[in-house]
Amino acid sequence: MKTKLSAENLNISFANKQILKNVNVNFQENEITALIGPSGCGKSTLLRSLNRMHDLIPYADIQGLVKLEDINIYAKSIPVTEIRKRIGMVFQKANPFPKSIYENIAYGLRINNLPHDKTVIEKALTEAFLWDEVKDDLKMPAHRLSGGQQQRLCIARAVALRPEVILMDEPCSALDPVSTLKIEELILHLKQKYTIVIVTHNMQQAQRIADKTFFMYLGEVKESGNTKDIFENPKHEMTKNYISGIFG
Ligand SMILES: Nc1ncnc2c1ncn2[C@@H]1O[C@H](COP(=O)(O)OP(=O)(O)OP(=O)(O)O)[C@@H](O)[C@H]1O
Repeated sequence: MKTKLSAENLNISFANKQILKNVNVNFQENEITALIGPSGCGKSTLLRSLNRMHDLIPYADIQGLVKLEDINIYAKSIPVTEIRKRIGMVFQKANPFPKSIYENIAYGLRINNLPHDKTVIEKALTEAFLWDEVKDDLKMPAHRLSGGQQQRLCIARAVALRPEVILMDEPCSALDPVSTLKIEELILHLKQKYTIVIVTHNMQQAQRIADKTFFMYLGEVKESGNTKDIFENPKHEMTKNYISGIFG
């Protein structure tokens, strides 16, 4: 097993309020890692720090290291665009561009100087389990797709850039159970090629798809390990209480 992405002694404050406290985590290649924990514990802050999403927040203070293999992603010499190409992100609410289905994929490829012919577009849509549903409507505005299809389009847009890591911030929270299961099936398929980190509030989802689960509380990673162990045999009382719904 190989560590693809890691955070070392990561401390993040927003306007002097400490949000992440000395976080040390490793994300293994071709695994799905779920970040769980009560609202406000810092899951999204950790996820977003993994591809420098806080760069434009003037009052954010980030100390420590985030490494993609052996590269410090915060090194001044590395353009953020390069990092975002290698570490893609999918958000809670599907956010397709106000463009056609085709252009949603082609646009990112074009601005990154990558080939963007129909074969490449088809490959990305196929990889995101969407091609069969949209192949006859590629010129249709993306916003006419269902919520689940829009989220798969956003995943297609991310994979089109051939990232190594995909970060997902509650990608199913706005979806119905059927669309959710389809995205979960897709995420399981994608882990063959990518390293995936997913924030989820859905304990069943973490158990269905994640190899590893990290439980966070008040800005710290309190417990981490194989998903099965975390759910069946948590070491900490707090983890046990959280996963059994005693607090959240
Ligand atoms: N851009 C920001 N500016 C200031 N404070 C922020 C910012 N982003 C997050 N925070 C604060 O950081 C803390 C952790 O938020 P975060 O969104 O990381 O938690 P979370 O565990 O993902 O929560 P949830 O499950 O509710 O989405 C919260 O107190 C939040 O208000």
